[in-house]
Amino acid sequence: MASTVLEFHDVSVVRDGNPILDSITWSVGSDERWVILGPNGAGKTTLLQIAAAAMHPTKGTADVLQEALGKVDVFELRPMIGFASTAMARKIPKNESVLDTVLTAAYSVTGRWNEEYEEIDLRRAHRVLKEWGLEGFAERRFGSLSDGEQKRVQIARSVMTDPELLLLDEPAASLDLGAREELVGLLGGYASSPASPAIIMVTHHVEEIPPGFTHAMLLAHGKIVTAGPLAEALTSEALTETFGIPIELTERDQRYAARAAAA
Ligand SMILES: Nc1ncnc2c1ncn2[C@@H]1O[C@H](COP(=O)(O)OP(=O)(O)OP(=O)(O)O)[C@@H](O)[C@H]1O
Repeated sequence: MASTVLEFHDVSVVRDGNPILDSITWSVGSDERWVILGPNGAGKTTLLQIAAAAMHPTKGTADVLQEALGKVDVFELRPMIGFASTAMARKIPKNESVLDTVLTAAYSVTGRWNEEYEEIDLRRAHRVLKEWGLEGFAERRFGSLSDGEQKRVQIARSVMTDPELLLLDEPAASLDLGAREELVGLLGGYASSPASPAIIMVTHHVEEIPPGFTHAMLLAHGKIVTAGPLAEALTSEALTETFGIPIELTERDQRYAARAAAA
């Protein structure tokens, strides 16, 4: 049965006297896959940081995996959360092998030192690499991979610990069309599996929303414009309000496209 993985009540984050997030009330179920869209500076990454138990709200309450931030030991919580972001990728040593890049997630480190890996972790790492289209890459150096391959390694690393919540911050940013489509296809397969964890993905482009995603939040100036099931929340009207220009949204076979509406 589905449980609640995130429960935010009236969450605000204030920096230098300015609200970066402003009274966010939001709930995410274990069987939901959310996309978060909004202009630059809307607060999307800040929202993910709270979901990752990496930041506390200035005001309001945030429960992550049914534990209240501020009352729980975040070091116990974080291994249950997978987080793939460019900031995380920067910490991966360029000369690390792809296998070690994924394996080290099981020990919450980046960069192999002297850990003795268990056979079970090795088997899981190889399975995860295969799932993300990376078989044959295990011995390659992370820094020698293309952008698209590196993005897939980051996601493989973030699911290595079998998390209950998977957070993806712009996983398709900077990818060429072929690499983007490959990633969207893999994410779509993953999102559609009932065995997968709850997923929250931040993106700038509706074209990057994988099939199988169920919910959307549109965020502007730290506030929710709309949030709910994809078909209700992701509309031309809501995108127009969020981005402040007339936008026309189209959908075909669970894939979306958006452009400025004709005057
Ligand atoms: N530590 C901080 N101190 C002051 N302002 C901050 C701090 N962290 C973030 N901000 C500001 O908060 C706002 C929201 O930032 P955030 O990175 O969450 O937005 P975003 O929606 O992810 O943006 P982008 O799409 O550009 O990545 C931005 O205006 C940013 O400059």
